[in-house]
Amino acid sequence: MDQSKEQRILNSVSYNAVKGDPESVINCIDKYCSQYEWAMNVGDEKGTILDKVVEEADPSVALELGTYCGYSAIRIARLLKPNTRLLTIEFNPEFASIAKEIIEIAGLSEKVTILEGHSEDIIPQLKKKYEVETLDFVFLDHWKERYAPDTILLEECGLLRKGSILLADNIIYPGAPEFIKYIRSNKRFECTSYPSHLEYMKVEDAMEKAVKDPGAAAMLF
Ligand SMILES: CCNc1ncnc2c1ncn2[C@@H]1O[C@H](/C=C/CNC(=O)c2cc(-c3ccc(F)cc3)cc(O)c2O)[C@@H](O)[C@H]1O
Ligand SMILES: [Mg+2]
Repeated sequence: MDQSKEQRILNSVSYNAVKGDPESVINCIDKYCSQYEWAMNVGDEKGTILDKVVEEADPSVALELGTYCGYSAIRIARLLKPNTRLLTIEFNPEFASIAKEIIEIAGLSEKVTILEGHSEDIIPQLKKKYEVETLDFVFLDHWKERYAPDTILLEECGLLRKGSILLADNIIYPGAPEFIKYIRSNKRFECTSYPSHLEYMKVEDAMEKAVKDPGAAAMLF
């Protein structure tokens, strides 16, 4: 049976990237996906926005919804301080195992935990089973119609605190209209849109940042 695109991405990383060097893994995936086979990694242009928001959040505990091949998990984890961690949820077993290997090649297995399963099943387990108190940063990049329900679920599970930062990919393309409607009409969140382009394409896209109760957090200091 011939290999999947995701397996070919892993082959390229395994052959071309420098072991233990996250930047070289990121560059290798971006090169492969812009020259050979497009894939739905956040990519380098939107990846730079992701980097900036992660640095702003400076998270102790970060969550990603939709690991795919692990590209954004590596972008996030490479910026995390010692003794901080990224939990990333992925329900496709093939993608989860490919991401695990790519994250290993980047040398970031200590900082990244891949939670295999459906976000709506795993989010309610984060506090008790994964010892999460609250999440400092959440990157949403899974099924677009699940952005809003999973944000509501994070709230219901008490996983968001004053100042928690959400960042959502693909606000324009493929689009996440229900999420935008929900988050921008929710007084508890301060939203910012970051115009960009779809990964490896000239198509318009954008990311949306939503900070929970920012004022309250600011008043604390
Ligand atoms: C069902 C919700 N729960 C989930 N729980 C755990 N993992 C989930 C979940 N959903 C999806 N996933 C996983 O997240 C990933 C899915 C991401 C969905 N992303 C997109 O559809 C997407 C699609 C495009 C795109 C853009 C232009 C096109 F022409 C075609 C596609 C670009 C992007 O940046 C995208 O993020 C997969 O690895 C999938 O297995
Ligand atoms: Mg995306």
